[in-house]
Amino acid sequence: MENSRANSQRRRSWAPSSMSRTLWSSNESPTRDFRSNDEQKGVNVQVVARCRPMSEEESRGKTSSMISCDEIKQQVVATQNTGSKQTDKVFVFDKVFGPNSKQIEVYNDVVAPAIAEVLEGYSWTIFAYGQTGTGKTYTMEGEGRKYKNGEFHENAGVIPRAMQQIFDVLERERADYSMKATFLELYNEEITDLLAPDEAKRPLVLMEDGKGAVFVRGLEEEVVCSVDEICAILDKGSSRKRTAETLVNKQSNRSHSIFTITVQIKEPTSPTDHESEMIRCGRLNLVDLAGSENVLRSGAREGRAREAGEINKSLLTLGRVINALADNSTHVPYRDSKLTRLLRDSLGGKTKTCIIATISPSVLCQEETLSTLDYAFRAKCIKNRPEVNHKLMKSTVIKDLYTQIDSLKQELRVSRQVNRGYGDQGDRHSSDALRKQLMELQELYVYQQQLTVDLKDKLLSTERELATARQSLFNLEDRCQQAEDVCRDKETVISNLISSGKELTKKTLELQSDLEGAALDASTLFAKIEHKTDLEETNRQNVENFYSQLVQQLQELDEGVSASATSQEQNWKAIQDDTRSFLTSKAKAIDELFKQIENLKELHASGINNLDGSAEELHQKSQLALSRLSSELSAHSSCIMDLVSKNASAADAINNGLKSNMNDLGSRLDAFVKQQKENHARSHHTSKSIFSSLVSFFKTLKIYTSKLTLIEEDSQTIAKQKLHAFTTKFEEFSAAEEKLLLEQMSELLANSSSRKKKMIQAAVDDMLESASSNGLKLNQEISEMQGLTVETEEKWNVFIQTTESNHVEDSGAVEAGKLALEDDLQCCMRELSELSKQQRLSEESLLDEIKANFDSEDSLIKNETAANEKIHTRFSSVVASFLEETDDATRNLTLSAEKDLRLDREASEKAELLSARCIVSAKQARDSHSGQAAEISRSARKCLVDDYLVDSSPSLGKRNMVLQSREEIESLISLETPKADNAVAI
Ligand SMILES: Nc1ncnc2c1ncn2[C@@H]1O[C@H](COP(=O)(O)OP(=O)(O)OP(=O)(O)O)[C@@H](O)[C@H]1O
Repeated sequence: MENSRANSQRRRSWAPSSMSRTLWSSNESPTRDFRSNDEQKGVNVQVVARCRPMSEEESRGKTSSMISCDEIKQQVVATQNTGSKQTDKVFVFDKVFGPNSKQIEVYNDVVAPAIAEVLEGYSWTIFAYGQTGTGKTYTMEGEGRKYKNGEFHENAGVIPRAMQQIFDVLERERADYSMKATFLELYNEEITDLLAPDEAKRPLVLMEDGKGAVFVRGLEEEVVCSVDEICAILDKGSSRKRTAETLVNKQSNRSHSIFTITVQIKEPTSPTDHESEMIRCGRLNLVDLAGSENVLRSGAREGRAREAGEINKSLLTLGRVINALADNSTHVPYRDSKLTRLLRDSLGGKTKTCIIATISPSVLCQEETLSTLDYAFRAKCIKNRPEVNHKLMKSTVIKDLYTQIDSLKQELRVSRQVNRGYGDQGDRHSSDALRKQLMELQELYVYQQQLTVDLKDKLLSTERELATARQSLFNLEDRCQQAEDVCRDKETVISNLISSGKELTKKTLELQSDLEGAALDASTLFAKIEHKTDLEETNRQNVENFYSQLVQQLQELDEGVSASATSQEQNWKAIQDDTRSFLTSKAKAIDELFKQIENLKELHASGINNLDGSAEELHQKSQLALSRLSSELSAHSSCIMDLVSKNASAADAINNGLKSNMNDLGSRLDAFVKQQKENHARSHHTSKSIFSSLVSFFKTLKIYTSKLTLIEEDSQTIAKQKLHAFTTKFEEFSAAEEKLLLEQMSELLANSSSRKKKMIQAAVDDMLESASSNGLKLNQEISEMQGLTVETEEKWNVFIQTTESNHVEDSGAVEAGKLALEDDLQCCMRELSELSKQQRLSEESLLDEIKANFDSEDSLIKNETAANEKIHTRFSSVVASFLEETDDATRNLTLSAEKDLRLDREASEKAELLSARCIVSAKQARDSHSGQAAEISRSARKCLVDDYLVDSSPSLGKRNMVLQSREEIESLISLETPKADNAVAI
């Protein structure tokens, strides 16, 4: 214990006194020969992801998880559910810690290697970034400290463990070192010292030195000698952090905090060489950021919501810095927030950096988790160029310290003098007051300068924001215009499609009606054919009737003949039989005809069936094509409607976003302008009041001076007058005395009088001398004062002139900045127009594609139409051939029927004639004699047969049949002739 105290005292013997500033950017290193490869090439920011386990509430509510961590492949898979779709997003990091990871694992894998490098003299920043309640503070500080046996609680975070490692290494190496710690908080863009006593707690100013390094003026650096001391500091600072309970975290940090450890280690050299001793200086910044939060879900209201807004604003700037660095942008908006100004060296600077992105597995935090992962993933691309900083010679450090001591001494002297000055008396009062006022003025001037710088910064950042907002506005307007154009185009395309679809439907309907007409025609044709068949039937019946009548007449004839000539009965019977056979053959022929008609009917029916089939096929095909077309049309129209609605909704969203952005920007701008106006008015007012007070002061000073001069002149004249009066009085008195004592002491008195005169002269001279010296002194003081006043006046005039010129310069710079911004804006506009051209080109290509699609659809429709036409022509040819066939058949039928009818008529006429002849011959036979009758009958029979042979042979079959019957008849006749002859003979 003693030993360690001695050590620490020894350590502190060369340690610099507590400096009033902490640098966040490493200064130029005087010795650069130990640069490693990293320093030349640059190293990427390390990014690790840590997913916390489900909280008790989440487990109770059975919230599902959307995160899976693969600690082998080092990847985080985020599953997104959008409607019925499930998509996986994979993020690969340098290291991934799942929900079951332990604090010690995170420390060993991520922080321990960094600590080793800090002890080599590097600067390291480790910061936790993530949504509120995801475990940033848990990871950085943890819960629970050390056990009595020196072991850490398993939930202890990386900060206490890192401190332990640093002290362990330094003690093990018996190094000569000194260590300092600072702990600051950034709340609502205000920096406060978490280690300063409460009474000294005030906002600290972030400043830049000439080399661009950032430091916090007045931040306390506490020298620490043990882990316990650091833990105490950590506890003290943490308890002062601004926290509040939100819906997602019981103790949510409402501010960003940065805990910094600076360690200076003396490098071992030979014991005699004190001059060239080297000192390594490593720095470790451990940053616990406030959580990004969804104001609605965190339940932040009013003040808290504003707070959350500020937090989100600074994190947004951090995100923009990360994006700009990842994109290798030339402009990185570090200056837009104090957080990014503080972390400037850690993002793209000389400090090595590790980001621990903390996420929640809950599906309820999907949006924030994806945003954190996106930012962390982008941050991987940032390159830092680390340098071993502050490797200084001991002599340089000592020199530096001496300079500091000198400046401190000087400051002390001045303050003592000032203090003492208050105790001085007399005429120094006014000059002290003047000095005090001048100092106050100086302070005021410095404060105003700072205010101007801050205002300038704000103005610049606002102008930048304005420019980006304008740019995004232009972008959005352009996109909106494009979207509207696309919508319009698509609307025309849709209307064209719909009209073409209607046309198509009309045509299809026409085709259908044509088809139906054709089917109707076919059915009428069929009906006609049936009607024809009916006609045929009636014809047949007529013929049958006629034959039956004929048979009847023949029978009657027979009867008549039988009545006159019974001998002829047999012949008549034969004739009757012949006639019957003829009739049966005729009936057979008619049957044949009917069969043919039946066949024809069947042919017609099959033709009609074929026609029906092809019509059906055609109908089905056209229906199919129609349905396909209509489905395609509906798909197209739905697609286009979707696209249109999507575009419209996107345009709406963009418009809304734009409007809200514009509103936000407008209100912010208004607020800023108002604030700036107020600031200007305030500063103007202050300057005015200072000026007026100064002028009044100078006026009173002048009055006092003139009064003093008057008083002095008055006192001089009074003194002179008094002296003169005294001299004359004395002279008179002396003369009287002289007169009185002249006689008594003539000689003695003369001597005494001369002695007295001398004495009085000397006294007068002395008085005059002192009075003139007093006057001179007074004059001198007055002239000094006047000189001082004139000097101050001149200084004040110079100050006012410089302020005015500065103001003019600033305005000029602002104007120039504005012009440059406008140039940039125009440049952006040009780029934008280029972009819009590209977009238009892509739109045109899209349109071409759509056209091509429509062309293909056109060709499809054409094909369909061609197929329809083909079918139509086929159908018409089928119909025509069918009609032709039907016409032919009908014609043939009609012809044959007409012929039959004619023949029948002729036959009936001939039969009548024959019957008449028969009757006549029968009469003749009956009247005259049988020979003649036989002859007549033979000739009649022959005539009949011949007539039948000629008339009733429309076809070969029939002819053969008739021929056969003729032969039979002839044979019959030949058989009958002898009988008849016999009969005649008889
Ligand atoms: N990896 C982890 N394992 C176990 N518990 C955890 C883990 N990470 C976080 N927690 C728990 O989650 C709660 C919230 O954690 P913490 O306060 O560290 O979040 P935070 O990100 O710092 O939030 P905020 O930004 O609001 O300050 C704590 O109760 C903590 O114990």
